[in-house]
Amino acid sequence: MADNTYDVIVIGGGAVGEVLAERVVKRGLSAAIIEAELLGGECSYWACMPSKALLRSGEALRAAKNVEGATEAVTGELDVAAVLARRDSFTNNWDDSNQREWANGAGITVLKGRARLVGPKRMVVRMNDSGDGDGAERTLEARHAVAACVGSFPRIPDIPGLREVRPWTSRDATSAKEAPRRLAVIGAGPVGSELAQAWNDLGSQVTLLVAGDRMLPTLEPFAGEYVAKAHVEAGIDVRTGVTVQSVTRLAGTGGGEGDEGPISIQTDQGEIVVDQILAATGREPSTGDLGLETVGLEPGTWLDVDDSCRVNGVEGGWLYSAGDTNHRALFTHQGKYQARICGDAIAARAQGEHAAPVAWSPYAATADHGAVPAVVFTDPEVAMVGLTEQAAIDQGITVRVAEYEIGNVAGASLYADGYTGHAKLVVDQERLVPVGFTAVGPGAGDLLHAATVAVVGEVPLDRLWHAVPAYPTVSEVWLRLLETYGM
Ligand SMILES: Cc1cc2nc3c(=O)[nH]c(=O)nc-3n(C[C@H](O)[C@H](O)[C@H](O)COP(=O)(O)OP(=O)(O)OC[C@H]3O[C@@H](n4cnc5c(N)ncnc54)[C@H](O)[C@@H]3O)c2cc1C
Ligand SMILES: NC(=O)c1ccc[n+]([C@@H]2O[C@H](COP(=O)([O-])OP(=O)(O)OC[C@H]3O[C@@H](n4cnc5c(N)ncnc54)[C@H](O)[C@@H]3O)[C@@H](O)[C@H]2O)c1
Repeated sequence: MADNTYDVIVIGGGAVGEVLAERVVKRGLSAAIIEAELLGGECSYWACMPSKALLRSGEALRAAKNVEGATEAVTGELDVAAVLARRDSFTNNWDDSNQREWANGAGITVLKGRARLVGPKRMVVRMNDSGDGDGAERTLEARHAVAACVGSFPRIPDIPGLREVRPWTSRDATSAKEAPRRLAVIGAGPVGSELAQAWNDLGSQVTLLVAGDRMLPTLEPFAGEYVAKAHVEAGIDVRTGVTVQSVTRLAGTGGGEGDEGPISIQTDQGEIVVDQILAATGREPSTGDLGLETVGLEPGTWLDVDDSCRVNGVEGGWLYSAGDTNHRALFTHQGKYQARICGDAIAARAQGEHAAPVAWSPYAATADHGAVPAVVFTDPEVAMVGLTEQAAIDQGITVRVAEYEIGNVAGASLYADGYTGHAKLVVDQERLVPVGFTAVGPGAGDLLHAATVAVVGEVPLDRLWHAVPAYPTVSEVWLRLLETYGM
């Protein structure tokens, strides 16, 4: 008879759920992952990996074109079919057998099906009809903890007519087999900014519709300005301050089934006619059908957790949530960090320890609060960690900032002819430690970890002064920022 009881049951086998299960198994507990679709989740198949694969070839081509001597060797255009084939190899053609092998080797039981809580530590799993599932229902029980790592799904705004034209979401835009001739992207957060660039590189005529006055509105203002300028130079039609009012499908040519006409988008700045729309307008929690009401929580909400990722307001404290579902920081690396912390807290508590989520202890995801690193993989890249200047001011911190044009650093001028980029350091003037860093420029993502170490370590500026960047690297921007600050 199948085993229906595990120490820990993880609902959702995305990157985050996988790490959490691995962590508790390494600490001697038994664990099962319940996954409704592909083990590996959004990041592996419809988000980080395919989107970065779609972006990388165009970026590499531009990088070569920006170095005299190499540019002369670039004689062709991007090979779109080869880019798409490379993308397909990164998603393993949307086949998760490698991941399942990994889980097997790691001692994790994987059940393919959809789980629904039916009470404390209990759930019913409707097994998938295909693959290893049989469509039957199984009731499972956890001895110690359940971790809801069910992720999020794309939000489609309530614009009249939008749903009816079946817009692309990030899933379609990362898995499409060909470039639409004309593509409108609604929303200029990370998804819209990156995928507008990818499909422009792959041959679509892209119009990016930005609701506010700039792209990437939650980042330092210069970040969105640099990316918008590069997008426009690359041929993207970037429209700011635009409101999409309605969407309608125009008549096709009458060529039979599948012959859909183009799409008309009505905006307050006039009509735009395209062949496809990408709704890149944020995420919603995948908790609508998770049985949350059976444990006293409201379905369809983000799960509110403490720093050990234990869900607040659940009697007995057996429910945890890491990754997108808790809405603390919607990034794979940050979700996996939460999973390591959460897994350790679950294992310690199962062994009778209190495992209090004291700041910066193994049981608290403290970095979520003011030290989240992120890279937007546009060209130029945007890399940031910690607080923007405005966010620091809003938190009552007395700030002073230092800014520098990265192109003036010797290493940057060697990296690319005419390197254009900008960096900003946000300093807490009372404690004299960095609380935020943002850089925009080619390859800026690889400047980031030094900044993350400085922010997490709360490294005092007078000690940072002794961290000498090697010459001639782009990292010399650190020295220039400290000099600009007045050291
Ligand atoms: C286009 C795009 C690009 C991105 N690029 C990056 C990037 O470059 N870097 C980065 O750090 N982040 C990136 N992100 C964000 C990143 O993808 C997410 O933060 C990450 O995937 C969240 O992982 P997760 O495990 O929490 O959720 P998910 O990956 O969504 O996994 C949740 C899993 O739960 C399963 N599930 C849901 N409900 C149930 C249920 N009831 N029963 C069983 N299984 C269930 C789902 O099938 C899914 O597999 C990107 C996002 C998008 C959309
Ligand atoms: N490189 C990365 O790390 C990476 C890449 C992609 C996504 N992500 C993560 O995935 C999550 C989702 O990204 P996202 O870009 O979809 O969400 P987002 O919430 O960051 O951005 C969505 C944007 O759409 C705009 N918007 C919403 N409704 C609109 C409308 N009707 N018209 C015009 N604009 C509208 C919003 O103002 C917002 O700026 C983010 O939290 C992000 O951190 C990370």
